[in-house]
Amino acid sequence: MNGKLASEYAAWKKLEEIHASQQSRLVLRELFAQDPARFAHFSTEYSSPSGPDVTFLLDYSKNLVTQPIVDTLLALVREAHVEQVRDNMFAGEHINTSEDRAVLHVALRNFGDFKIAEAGTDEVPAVLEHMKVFSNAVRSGAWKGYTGKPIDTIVNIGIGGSDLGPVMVTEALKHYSKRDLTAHFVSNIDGTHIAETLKLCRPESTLFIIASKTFTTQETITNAESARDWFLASAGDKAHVAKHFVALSTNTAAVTSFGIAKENMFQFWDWVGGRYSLWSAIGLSIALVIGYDNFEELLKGAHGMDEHFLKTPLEKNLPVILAILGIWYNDFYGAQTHALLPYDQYLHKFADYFQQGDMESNGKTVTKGGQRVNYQTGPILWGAAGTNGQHSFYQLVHQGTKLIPADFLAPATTHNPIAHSKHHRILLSNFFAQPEALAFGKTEEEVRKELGPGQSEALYKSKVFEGNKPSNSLIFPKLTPATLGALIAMYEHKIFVQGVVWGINSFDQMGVELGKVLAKNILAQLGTPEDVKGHDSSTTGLIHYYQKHRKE
Ligand SMILES: O=P(O)(O)OC[C@H]1O[C@@H](O)[C@H](O)[C@@H](O)[C@@H]1O
Repeated sequence: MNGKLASEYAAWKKLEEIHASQQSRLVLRELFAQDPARFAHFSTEYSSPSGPDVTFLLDYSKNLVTQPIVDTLLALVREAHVEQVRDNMFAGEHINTSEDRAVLHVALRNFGDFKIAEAGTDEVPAVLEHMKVFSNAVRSGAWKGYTGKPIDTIVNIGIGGSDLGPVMVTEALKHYSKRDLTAHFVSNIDGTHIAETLKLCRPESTLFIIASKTFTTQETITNAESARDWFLASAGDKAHVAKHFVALSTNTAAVTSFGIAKENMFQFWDWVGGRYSLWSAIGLSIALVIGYDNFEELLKGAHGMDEHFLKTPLEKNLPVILAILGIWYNDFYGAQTHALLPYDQYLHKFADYFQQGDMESNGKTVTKGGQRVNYQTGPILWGAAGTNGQHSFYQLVHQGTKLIPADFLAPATTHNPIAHSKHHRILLSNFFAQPEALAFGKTEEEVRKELGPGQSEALYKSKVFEGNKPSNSLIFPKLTPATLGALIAMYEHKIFVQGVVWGINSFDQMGVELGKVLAKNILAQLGTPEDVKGHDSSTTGLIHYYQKHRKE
């Protein structure tokens, strides 16, 4: 917005000074001991300003911050004009400057009255209606396949944003799913993915949803063509494709030339970024699996968070709070990664989803003004559902040499209270225990007291937990569609805030292009060793090895 590097802001320089002077002195044990009201000071409850009731608690007291640090981080947000850029985004300004596009996932769930000046935003209700009518028809059995049978299986063929959102949400909201409709998701170009999926399908009762914003993505189009070949091998007549293939895309010409009827195309617009598209027609598989009404609840939950983000003062603004804490560790503590750790099996794809959401958005080295940054931008995002992670990588989080800030998420109530909620109580005891262990650790003194005298020095040392590892805890009553919508939107806006502070364009993805171009060139050279030209010796050697050992 102002063409500055983040490191040029006065607040940034102040944070550097604070960090240099206070880093070793910020000890969570002491911070909690000094301030009995620390939890009250550094936690906030969200309550949806509109739409379905969504509430949750964000506790960020177990972070290496004091009020002056939080204030300075908020000053950084102000200095970077985050509020202005946010308002510009909501108004439809073309903040995706490299592609000259608006960024309007908020328009896809605008159940309020955001005034947005961008072509196509007025068409959103009609597309939602199309999705509603179609998903109701398929779910009720009114939509019939070519032999007159209802659809019992859907296969979403898409990749990246045209896959990860639908996969994550249909898993997260499985509790709401229609049990006699099986959903599969095919993304990888590896023929194994489509081949193994098709083994589970019957042509007469399977619906293929070809999900691609551009409708040119090599993986998706190749998989879609193979699915069509498989289907036609049974169905014979090309006219039957209309009953079994629909498309979700912005590219009408490519969809119709693939053979999908225009009325079976669900439209969206160039102002919907792939990784922000689950709210658009790309969410059709979600509507099919959980029903349109639940899909709309998801959207409304997200809209409530949009309103919160737009109207809440920065001090209480959840995406802003999460963003500044991330910046603090990423840029001043040198943390390389951020972990998302949901204690909810339904959210087992949450981190996978935000790998694209965060890393494709903020994995940039050049500012919007074309300057190379001299600070860290987006973190490596990773994670897994609890408690599984505890039995694999948590060792490193607790006792390794790296600082790994983490978000812990959990529902207070489970959808599956089996054994009188015994499982859930155990799950939540871990959800509470892990952040506590990370923050407060175990001192050598405590270890010696516990083990008693006579043990080796090495053993005493190996059982010490240094602690002081930061985390956020987020607890919500139950994982409903609206709650999930709000959580996703919250993280979307967190990514946005960080991108604005870093001065980068969070809405293009130039970094995925080079590999695509090189692969296209190589694909044309895979015939014989003589065809392999213009590569380094490593790439040439690898291709030659493949040519020698492949068997068709
Ligand atoms: O939906 P499309 O056009 O097939 O694109 C799929 C994915 O393609 C990738 O190349 C992009 O990096 C992603 O952002 C995108 O989601």
